[in-house]
Amino acid sequence: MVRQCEHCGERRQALRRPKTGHKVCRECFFQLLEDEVHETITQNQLFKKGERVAMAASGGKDSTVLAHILSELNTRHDYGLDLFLLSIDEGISGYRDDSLETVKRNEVQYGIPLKVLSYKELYGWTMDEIVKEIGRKNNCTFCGVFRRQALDRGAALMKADKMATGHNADDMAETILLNLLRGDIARLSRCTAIMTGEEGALPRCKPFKYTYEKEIVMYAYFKKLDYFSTECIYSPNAYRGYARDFIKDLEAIRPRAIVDIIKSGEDFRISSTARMPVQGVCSRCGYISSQKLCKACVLLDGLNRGLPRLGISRTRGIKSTNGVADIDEKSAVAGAVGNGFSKKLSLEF
Ligand SMILES: Nc1ncnc2c1ncn2[C@@H]1O[C@H](COP(=O)(O)OP(=O)(O)OP(=O)(O)O)[C@@H](O)[C@H]1O
Repeated sequence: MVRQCEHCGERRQALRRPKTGHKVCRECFFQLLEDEVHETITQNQLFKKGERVAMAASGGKDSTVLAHILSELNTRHDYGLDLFLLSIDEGISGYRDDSLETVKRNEVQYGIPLKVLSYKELYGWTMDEIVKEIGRKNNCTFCGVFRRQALDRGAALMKADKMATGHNADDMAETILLNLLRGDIARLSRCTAIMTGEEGALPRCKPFKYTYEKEIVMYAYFKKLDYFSTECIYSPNAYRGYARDFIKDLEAIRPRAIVDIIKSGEDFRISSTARMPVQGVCSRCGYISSQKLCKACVLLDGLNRGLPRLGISRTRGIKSTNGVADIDEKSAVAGAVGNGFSKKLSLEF
């Protein structure tokens, strides 16, 4: 017996929505998902008319679907946004070079301009070179810290007003859990924000905050979107991996678990006695930091001095709120002399 879509009651069911369990046809699935993202955008006032928005594009499923849906909604609901794609080339051969080819095709398919910026041009190092120094265990720390800053710098270069990333509901639930497990109260208190950095030069937003990863994958699959689906060739962040697996197990038993973790994170009240870091700026590069030097400068300094573990290991007896040891600034600057890093930063900012 042919079963009808539970939403329109006309077309035949094609799938069961992982988030709600509703059995719907493809067309209704596309419409429902797009409407939910539109609702997230409007209810949270993520964009203002006329804004220039950088869509952080890795070529993976999340950012490819984001680019697709955001450009559709921009036209459909007349958001009036000036959209462009921004990609960071971390320098991982056999992975990012292939996924960047996907983003280059997306540029043509969606008719949205693309800007690519590399770690090599920004920091003087590719991830392949960094992994040779640090090995496979801690390389994700370098990659994550450098990417965050690289995206900000790319968006600033392109005169963007805002950045949108493809972080989804699963990513957010994972992050909440991780911060809880690490006792990182400062991050726990801000990680559920749908928009961050509003006080700084470039706000970032997450239009997929409530969108389930499984639904993003289904959307990309049924729409036949061109995306790159291989995992990074370097070892994934093991601790996050455990949180990820745990969330997936919970979701299998009770799909609402993901939104409920997000809700719990949002409603968390942080005790007024908890020590919170004071946001300032890095004394070397000017990037936001709660330490004298930002984490990227500390990590880069370690690399350039042949001490790649410098920014990773906590220094005994020195308190740090972001996991970076508060190293002596003079020695850090001395170590950076000759690599052109400071000069480059002052030119680009
Ligand atoms: N190299 C990159 N260049 C530009 N944006 C990136 C890059 N890597 C990640 N991002 C942005 O950060 C978001 C989260 O990245 P993450 O590494 O968690 O990948 P993901 O969840 O697999 O997302 P995706 O499927 O888009 O790759 C991405 O959706 C994208 O918006």
